[in-house]
Order: sequence, then C-alpha cells, then structure tokens
Amino acid sequence: MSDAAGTSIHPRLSVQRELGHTAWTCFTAIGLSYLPVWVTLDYVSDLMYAADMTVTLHTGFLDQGILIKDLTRLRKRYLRSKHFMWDLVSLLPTDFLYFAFGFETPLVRINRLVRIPRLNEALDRMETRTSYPNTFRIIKLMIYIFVLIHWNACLYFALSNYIGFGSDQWVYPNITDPMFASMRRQYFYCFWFSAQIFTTVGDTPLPIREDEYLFMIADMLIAVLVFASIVGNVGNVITNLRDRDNVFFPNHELVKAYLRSHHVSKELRQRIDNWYQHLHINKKIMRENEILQQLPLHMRTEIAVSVHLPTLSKVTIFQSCEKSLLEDLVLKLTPQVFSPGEYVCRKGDVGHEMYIIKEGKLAVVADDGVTEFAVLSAGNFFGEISILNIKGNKSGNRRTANIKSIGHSDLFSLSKEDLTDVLSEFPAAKRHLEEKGRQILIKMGMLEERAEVEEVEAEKVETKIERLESSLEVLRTKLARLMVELESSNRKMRARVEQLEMRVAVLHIHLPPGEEGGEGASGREDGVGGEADWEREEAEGEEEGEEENGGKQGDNNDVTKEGDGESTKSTKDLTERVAVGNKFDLKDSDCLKGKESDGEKITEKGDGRPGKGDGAEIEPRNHKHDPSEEGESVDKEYQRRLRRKRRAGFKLKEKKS
Ligand SMILES: Nc1ncnc2c1ncn2[C@@H]1O[C@@H]2COP(=O)(O)O[C@H]2[C@H]1O
Repeated sequence: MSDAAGTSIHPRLSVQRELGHTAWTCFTAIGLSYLPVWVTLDYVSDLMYAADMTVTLHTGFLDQGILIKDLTRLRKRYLRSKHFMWDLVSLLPTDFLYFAFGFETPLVRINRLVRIPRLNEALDRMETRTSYPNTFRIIKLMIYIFVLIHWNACLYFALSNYIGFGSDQWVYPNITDPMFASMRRQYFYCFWFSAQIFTTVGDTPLPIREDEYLFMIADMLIAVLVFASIVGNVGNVITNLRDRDNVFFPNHELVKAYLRSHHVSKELRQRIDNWYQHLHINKKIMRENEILQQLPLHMRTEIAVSVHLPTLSKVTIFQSCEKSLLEDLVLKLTPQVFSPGEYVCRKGDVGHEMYIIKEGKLAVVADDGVTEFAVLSAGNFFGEISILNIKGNKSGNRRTANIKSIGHSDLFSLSKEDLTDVLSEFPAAKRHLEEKGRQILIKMGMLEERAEVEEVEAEKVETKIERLESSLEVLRTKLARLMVELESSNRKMRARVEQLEMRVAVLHIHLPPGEEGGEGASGREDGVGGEADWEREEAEGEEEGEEENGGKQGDNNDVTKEGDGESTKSTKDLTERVAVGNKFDLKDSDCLKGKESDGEKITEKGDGRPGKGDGAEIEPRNHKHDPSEEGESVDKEYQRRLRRKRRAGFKLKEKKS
C-alpha cells in the first residue's frame, strides 16, 4: 500500500468530529436531543481512527529510494515513531469518564483532537494530486474559516449561557423567548454573530461586560489574521491563474501596450487580437517546450510522444519510421498557429525549417496569392525542399513556392539543424523526404537532372578514391607486419648461428695445443668450417665496404651495435616507418652490411699488426703464459670468428639468392 493511501480517510472525518463535538458541548440541547446520532458518529470515527492505524502499519516507506513493504520492518518503524504515540493517545478510551460526568460533557473525548496534524497531512497530499490545485486551495480555506466561525459561535453561545441568556444586549437573547428558543435559531444566530466578527463587518451589538469585551478583542485579533489569510490566499490563487495563462499563452497585455505605443495599424492590431482570441478559445498552448523544460528528459519525451504522436503518425513519411526516430523528432517540434490568409513561407525566401500540419488547411499558391496549385491538410508536410540540399535543385536553399494558410492552421515547425540531426541517424527517412522533394522539383521543372547525375558520379569517384585509400592503408599495415616477421626470423637465425659458433669456438679452445698449432700452421685451407672461404669473403667484404661506405669507416662500433641493434630496434619502429610511407629501404640492410665490413676493417686496422686480420691469430707458443691474456685472446678470437662467420653467412645467402 502506498504512503498516500494512509491518510485519505481523514479530512471528512475530522471536520465532522470537530464540528459535532463543539456543537454538542456548547449546545447541550442539540447534543441531548440527537444523542444516538452523536454517539454513532463518535464511534464510527473511532473505528476509522483504528482503521487508519492499521493502514499506517501497512504503509510502505522509502529506504534509500527503495519502497519497503516488509511487514516486520513497517511495524517496527511505526511502533517506534511519534505518530504511533499520538495515535494511541487519540484512541485512549476516555469515554469511560462519561460514567463520572454524564453525556452532557463530551469534552471527555477531547484527546481525539491530537490527530489534527494527520488532517493537514491528508490535505497536503490531496493538494499535490488534484488537477485543480487553486480550486482546492480556496475550498480548503473556506472550510478552515467555516470551522473557525463555528467554534467561535459555540464559544459565544457557551459564554452567553455562562453570563445568562438575554442578560444584556450583547449575549444570546433569552432562550425562553419563543423567537430564540429553537435549536436551529440558537445555532444560526450564534453563527451569524461569529461570521460578522470574522469577516470584519463588525455590525454586532456592543459588549457590556469585561468578559464580553475580552471575547470581542480576541475575536477581532483572530479576525484580522483570518481576513489577511483570506485576502492573501485568494490573491495567490488569482496570481497563479494569471501566471499559468502567461506561461501557456503569450502575454497579450504586453503586446497590446507595445502595439499602441508604436502606433501599429488598426488592421494589423485586429489580426493580432484575433490570433490571441483563437489561442485562448481553442486552448492552443504555444510555449509547451518552455513548460515541459522543467521536467526530466525521459518524462518530457513521454509526454510529447503521448500528445503529438497521433499527429506525427498521420504524416506519411513518419508512418513507417522507427519509434526512436519519432521520439527524437517529437521533442524538437515547435507549435505554431497561423491565421487565415497568412503566409507561412514565400517563394524565394531562404528556408530554415520545414512544417508538419497538425490541423487546418494551407494552399500552395502562385505569386498572385489566388491561384492554388495544391491544398495541404492535416498530416501533410511542406518546406522540406529548401532545407534538404537536394542534388540538382535549381532553387538551392530558397523556397520553391508560396504557402498560405486558408483558415486557422496549427503547424509544427522543425528547424533545418534538428531535421539534419535526426535524419543523419535515419537515412531511409531522409531518402524518402528527398524523393518527395525531387518529384515536386521535377513537376516544377526545377531539377537539373544532368547536374544531379554529375553530382552522383562525382560522389561515386569520391567513394572509389576513399575505398582505394583505405585498401592502401590495409596493404601498408600488412607490409609492416611482414617486415616485422622477417626481422624477427632473421634475429632467430642469427642467434642460432651464434650459438653454433660459440660451441665451435669452445671446441677450438679445448683442442690440445699441438692440434691447435697444427691448425694454425696447416694454413687456411684446413680451417674449421672452411675458414679459407671466410677469408676470401672477408676480403671481398672489405672491398665492398670500402666501395660502398667510403668515409663511413669511423663507424667501427656499428658492427657490434648493428648486430645488437637488431634486438633493440623495436618492431614498433619498423611498423611506424612503414606506416608513414617510408618504404622499407633495402639500402638499410645494404648499409648494415657495409658497416659490418667497415667495422671488420677498422678492427683490423685498430690492431695495427700485419697478419692479424687473416683470421689465424693464435699467440706464438713461446709467449710468456699469462692466463688472463690467454682468456682475452680467446675472447677476441671468438669475437673475430663470430663476425667473420656472420658476414660469410650473409654473403652466402646473398649469393644463393
Ligand atoms: N506542387 C506542390 N505540391 C505540394 N507541395 C508543394 C508543391 N510545391 C511546393 N510545395 C511545398 O512547398 C514548400 C515551399 O518551401 P520549400 O521549397 O522548402 O518546400 C516546398 C514544398 O514542400
């Protein structure tokens, strides 16, 4: 059960109780004559109070935005709240006091009044739910005033009773007088007396005694407040109504004042007045976008869809459209009203929006304003040609015809930007609109078909170029990937060769000295792995290196660097190089080769010892044995062989290829 349900039974109930009780308390005769009625009303009210407690117990509440309906939690919450305390107090069975004081003292039930805040709560809720809040506010105010006057009337009667009926001219006349004896007369007289005070009419008899003066003073003070609140509330209601009108409709008063001050012709003023009249009488709300702006977008869309969808679905082009397109469109529509004979657009004007007809009839007219080419009615649209950039349209962005409102017509306008926005997402609808425009243009002979064909062809060429460019891009990426793969397999190969060479070098080192020397002595022909070949290659390499690189010889470090660089050069670099259109230049690898030969050469030069470069650089036997030197020479030997073999490998590969 929702929260609102809990308080809905209160207003009638409480008003009735309060009126009843004071009447019964002060007008004892009324109370005693209708005792069964009062008692029944009292206990029915008590039942309702109890029912309200049950309802409250089942009323959900929001916890972090989630409606809690769990009974145990609801019960716990209610029992711990202060409402429960007040509800309990209001239902205490004080009626047992009747046995002590008798039925003439219904005041024993005064504890029921602690529920008054619930009455206010209920009224507030009703006010937010009613569709006529201003009327509701006025009625609420009237009820409050009525209750106040009623209570005051009862007090006046009770005071008169206390002073003595008819003891002076201010108090209630003697009730033994038949004229004032009837219960109805008693109540009406007191109510009239009280109403005079609260409405500040003040036409009451003058008080005589002090207690009468005190009563009057208190009443007058309350009356001022009551009067002020009446005036204030009614004023508010009127302002609200005017504000609402000002939001719904353009401010006529302001426009009128403007027209007067600028001495606008009577005929034009008349037309504007008629237009205003039409808006008011037919409740044409012009500023709905402004009004709905205060709501969140999804609610605005829902409202706009429910209000305008029937119109949009009448429009042929939108009939087959997806719901999302209509939802997009509906928020961008601006209502416009045109008077009879008014032009919506004129031929030759620059088009900024298109129109959808909600109601009314419009004519496509010749320049004379009389000859009608076509009549458009609800569900039709127009003004799309000049904003769609139709190819071959001779009039460009200019209106192709005059459109005149025959009677009053209700249109929705849709700006060029909004239409372009929406149509960019829905190409089918765009094609449909363009097709319709093209047909009209052909009929009018305003479509340059050759230009259209040319534009279409130019578009085709453009599309082809775009396609070629994108294929080129794909090819480049593929090439880059291939190059990266090539590099990586190269690297792997080299690593493998290095490993093998390392093994060979280790074998050499561990050979017995005789064999080692033998190898050195036996000459290059017997060298491991065809060293003679390497030497030859080396020599060639040197020559090539000299030819190709000339002055680059100083780059001797590059040999090793290039070798290592293979691994440091990231594949990313390569990809970038290729992607930016640098054709992967084979010269690079040639240079590399060249540098390697340079490097080799420089190493030899650096050695400065003839014969060192021939690859048989084994230390003389009689050299004083130094283990560190031996290690160093082995290292150098190994490096040199490594380089030579690598180069030889390259050359062999090249030769083979
Ligand atoms: N013969 C016609 N029948 C229906 N509509 C037309 C005709 N001629 C022009 N229109 C519409 O009138 C509009 C005038 O502005 P546009 O040229 O932007 O778009 C035009 C069409 O939508």
